[in-house]
Amino acid sequence: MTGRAKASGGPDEGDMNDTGGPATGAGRTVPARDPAVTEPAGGHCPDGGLDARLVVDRGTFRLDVTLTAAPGDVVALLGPNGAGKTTALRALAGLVPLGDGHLRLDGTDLDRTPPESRPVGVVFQDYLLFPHLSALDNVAFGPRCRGASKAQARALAAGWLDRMGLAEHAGVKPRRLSGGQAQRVALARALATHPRLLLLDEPLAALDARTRLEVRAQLRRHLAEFEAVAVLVTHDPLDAMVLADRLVVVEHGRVVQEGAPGDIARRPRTDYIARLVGLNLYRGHADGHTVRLDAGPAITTTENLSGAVFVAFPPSAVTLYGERPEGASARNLWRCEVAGLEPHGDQIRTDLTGELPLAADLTTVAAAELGLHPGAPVWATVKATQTHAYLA
Ligand SMILES: Nc1ncnc2c1ncn2[C@@H]1O[C@H](COP(=O)(O)OP(=O)(O)OP(=O)(O)O)[C@@H](O)[C@H]1O
Repeated sequence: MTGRAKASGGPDEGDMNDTGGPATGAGRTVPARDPAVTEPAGGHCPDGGLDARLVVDRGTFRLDVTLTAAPGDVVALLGPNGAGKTTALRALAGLVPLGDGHLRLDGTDLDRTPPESRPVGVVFQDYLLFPHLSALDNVAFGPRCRGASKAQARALAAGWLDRMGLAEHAGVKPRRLSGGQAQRVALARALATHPRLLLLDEPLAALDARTRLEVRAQLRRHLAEFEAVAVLVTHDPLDAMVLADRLVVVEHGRVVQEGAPGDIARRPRTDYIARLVGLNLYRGHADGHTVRLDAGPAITTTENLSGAVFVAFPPSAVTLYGERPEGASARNLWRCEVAGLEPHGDQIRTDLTGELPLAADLTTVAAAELGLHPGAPVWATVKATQTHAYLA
């Protein structure tokens, strides 16, 4: 059986691993910078958990990512298309060799351990269940490969399906399962081998929005119970924030920021992350309450800082005027032009160019009253109290 690869999957797909599944391939961003760690990277445990530096060369692309996690940690690798997330996952699974670096799990070097002998479970993006096997036999497959008798493997599988709330679907073939059920069977299949490292590649991407909500909540529960290391790859910030204890953001093959989801959402350090969490983000130089931007005007902030900083504020903090507001001081008041408008929830997200490029959210009524249209001149203001400055 050949695993269906992601679009980025290369010709080096294996055929089968004993994690219970076929092996597979598994805007505007600022240039990669040195890794910025918003809090000490959790989980560096020489004897327990994951300790990896993954260096992989693929043509002109180089992945060089350090990942550490303690048992029980759920780490999300988050990043734009082509950042190297899947390559990192495949390197962890042993499906692509390391060019350099190391990979230790619970103190054991896995560099030279073939994929089928690694204590690693993988849940692939489209689950890759064996179509001719029942849900039960899909889950029993891994334990069977590891030497369990048919009866033992089936008993174990039945237990896992029960935990996943799928006992009554044990005899059903994958094509008769819903997307959410198939996801849980794939998870059960990966967990049935008691992996010390669980890898999930875009675990919710194959689901429709409604199913996704439910499955996300279930997956969160199962991950919370999982006592070893879980690494999931996603480009959905919500999945990452809900499922992971720690985010590792990868851009251009490098870690650009890592930390707790809340910290990253409050203090993004790249344009990509700022967009993900919906903030306007600028770099500049602070002198007291004034931040002179590297490219653009000054922003007045409440923080009193000095040196290189980031300044962030949400689009909802921006107020727009058709005319220069009377009596307004020059602080945080910029002359802009509407570049684009699009619905954003129950608001209108307005992209502005001009003195300061920014995104502003306003109600449909306000947008209509201002007669906003591409090319319309506007004045934008933000209160200092609505901005957040932090050291770069
Ligand atoms: N088999 C391959 N051979 C050569 N280059 C590859 C191969 N697979 C991936 N790449 C390149 O490696 C880089 C990283 O790809 P990768 O699939 O790891 O990124 P990703 O972050 O998972 O992206 P996406 O979110 O689109 O899946 C890309 O530039 C890609 O073109």
